[in-house]
Amino acid sequence: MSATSSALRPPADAVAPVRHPDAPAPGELLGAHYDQCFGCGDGQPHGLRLAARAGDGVRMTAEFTVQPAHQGAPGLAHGGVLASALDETLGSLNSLLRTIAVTGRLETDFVRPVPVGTVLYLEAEVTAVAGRKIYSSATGRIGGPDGTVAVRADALFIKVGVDHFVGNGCQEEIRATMNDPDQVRRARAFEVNP
Ligand SMILES: CCCCCCCCCCCCCC(=O)SCCNC(=O)CCNC(=O)[C@H](O)C(C)(C)COP(=O)(O)OP(=O)(O)OC[C@H]1O[C@@H](n2cnc3c(N)ncnc32)[C@H](O)[C@@H]1OP(=O)(O)O
Repeated sequence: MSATSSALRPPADAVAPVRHPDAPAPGELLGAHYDQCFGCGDGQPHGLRLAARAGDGVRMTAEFTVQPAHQGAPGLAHGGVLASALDETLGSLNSLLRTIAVTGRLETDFVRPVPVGTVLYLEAEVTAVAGRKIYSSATGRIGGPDGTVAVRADALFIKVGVDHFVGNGCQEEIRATMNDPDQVRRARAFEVNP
């Protein structure tokens, strides 16, 4: 059962999302936006290492394999880890809009338990945009696109500027990311839709 709260229902003046012309092509793997990101970075030994791939429209798919380090109950994924996977996948959608945004609200339904060793297959899409507010939804299935739905989420992301990270995060790391010679990763972390 799911009942999305009113905060996640787009207002009457919301518009359909528009894929940016320079968004990664459908089928393209995104790669990590930051090596130390718990969701997608390779530098986190117990991270999700979630691999997101651009879909068509303003959609994304992603996969991650549940590891022993992700357990809550013996042999089963921790709910917070599953919420992180949904959050990361939903966050990756913003690169299709070429916008930087952070999660303001995330509502999650845990529908089925997810055993260690499962490949969780996630699909996410932006459903509406209203000013700085980006509305999106995601589903996680066990094993693949036709698998049983295990988790789903609705979210509200809020567009922010680079100053959000410079003012609140680790300045040295942010400077290093901005100077990253890997242009694709640099763009993913900091590209802002003018
Ligand atoms: C170095 C590498 C960098 C990497 C960069 C890529 C990062 C990717 C990371 C990916 C990792 C994965 C992703 C992650 O994990 S992102 C990490 C988790 N999220 C955060 O840390 C965000 C923390 N929150 C904030 O910083 C502020 O609260 C934000 C910026 C979100 C808003 O504060 P701000 O002062 O700017 O704006 P505002 O308060 O005027 O609100 C504006 C509008 O929004 C509405 N609203 C706000 N909140 C909520 C809510 N909870 N429910 C419903 N509505 C809400 C609000 O009513 C208003 O509406 P309206 O009055 O206009 O109608």
